[in-house]
Amino acid sequence: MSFSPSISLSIILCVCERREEKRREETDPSCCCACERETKRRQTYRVVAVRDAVSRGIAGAGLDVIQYGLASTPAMFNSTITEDHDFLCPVDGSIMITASHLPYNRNGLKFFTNAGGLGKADIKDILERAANIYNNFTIESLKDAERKASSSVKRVDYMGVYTSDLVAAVRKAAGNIEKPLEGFHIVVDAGNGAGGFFAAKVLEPLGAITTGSQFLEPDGLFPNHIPNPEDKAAMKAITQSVFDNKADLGIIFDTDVDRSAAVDSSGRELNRNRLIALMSAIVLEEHPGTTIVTDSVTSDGLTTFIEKKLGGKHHRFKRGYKNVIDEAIRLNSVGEESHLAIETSGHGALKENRWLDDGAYLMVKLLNKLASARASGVGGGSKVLIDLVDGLEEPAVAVEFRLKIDQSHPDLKGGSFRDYGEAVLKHLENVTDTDPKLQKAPVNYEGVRASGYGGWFLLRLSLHDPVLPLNIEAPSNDDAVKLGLAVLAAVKGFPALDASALDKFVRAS
Ligand SMILES: O=P(O)(O)OC[C@H]1O[C@H](O)[C@H](O)[C@@H](O)[C@@H]1O
Repeated sequence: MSFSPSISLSIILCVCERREEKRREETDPSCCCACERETKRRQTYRVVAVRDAVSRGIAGAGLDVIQYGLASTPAMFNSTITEDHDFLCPVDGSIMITASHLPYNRNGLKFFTNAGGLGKADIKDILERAANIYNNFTIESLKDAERKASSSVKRVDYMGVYTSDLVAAVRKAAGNIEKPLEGFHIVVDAGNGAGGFFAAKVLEPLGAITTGSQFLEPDGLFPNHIPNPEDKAAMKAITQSVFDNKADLGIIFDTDVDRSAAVDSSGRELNRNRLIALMSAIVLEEHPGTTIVTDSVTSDGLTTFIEKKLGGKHHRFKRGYKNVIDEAIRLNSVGEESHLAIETSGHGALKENRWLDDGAYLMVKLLNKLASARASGVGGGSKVLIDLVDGLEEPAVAVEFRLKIDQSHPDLKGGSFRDYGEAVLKHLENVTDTDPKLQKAPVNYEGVRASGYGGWFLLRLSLHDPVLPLNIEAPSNDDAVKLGLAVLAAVKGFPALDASALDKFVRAS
């Protein structure tokens, strides 16, 4: 029997999170229903065209292609490690077609092998090879690829396998009870992304009531809210649904389900620092003393909570889910035990889940807690979760400003926005060193973080954009303004940096 490596493919119609505003600007404000339908038709056409082109390319190279249809990004990685020959798993590689947080007309490919998602070096290699193939491309090679694709492409419902694994994990945690969530009312908000499966395929088989779940149908135009657990409108929507349905818990996903957050029955949001605190509490119960790796934007209160209340170690690293995951893996390799890498964005990965950042798996860990509490006779719905974050100090004020660098400004003097951003940061660092009211964070992996006026600020370069995000947390608005003024004074000599939002904030007070 001949063997050919197999690649699975999945598509998400479109994703756009932070850049949603830009997309809206690009869309004609007088757009009618017919325009919307046309936009949707084109968007669907685009992803299907990309999927078919990728399938042809892979089949043309002599590999088997399996199409999964709509799936989540973490499920795609999972298909490289799942042992299920009926579903043609494990596959040798998988490709997610998604626009991630970019506008819907900017779909891209995410590549996975059983070692995880490919990083920059591998992607560069793929692009160079692709350019080479493109240069030697002929009509005959296209016809050959089309012929091979038409005979080799298979379709598999992999999401069925993936969701049954999630269901099995919760049942196991509850002592192999078939319906450990019986009687719980849990609403899901998929924000019209790909996470709608969680209600019918995970929660309902576990016995939960899911009525009132919303925006489960994929729609790349996101007609209700941006699927993003950091977005205020998104959190408001799931909170409202929890109230309207008198639910025990609300669960919200980002578009491709690698991020998530929750809301308890009293409307308390379990996202950002609170979700990290909750996950840390769960993980530190299982692995006392372990190191929790987080992104740079996490609060000082979180460090105190992890270290003083939970007895763990908080390693505040850089922004970026791949950065925190890779750092946790590195710590383990040098003998420092770490079981959780998590970002305020809602990306979170556990060692026990092969460091896969899976929003659905994070929520499974919360469900395990609910189910095992119920199994051991503890009532009170989602209170068991809120009790776990008891003692987390939270700032009265937490704000974020995204200060844009105008790349065409003459002050860049032909240099890159990164060089310009670094120059701003260097100057802020120097100013901070000479300000007796500010203390630079002794250990810091990106940007400039300083404490003062009872709070802190962090100015850093965005991972992707010509932007310097500024986070400020403080015990009062006055203190936040003082921190804001310190930053504003330092950046005012950089005319290509648009600090107007920060300026407005300090003036308003
Ligand atoms: O640096 P920023 O612009 O705030 O963006 C940072 C974020 O970029 C993407 O969305 C990544 O998926 C996140 O892991 C990361 O946190």
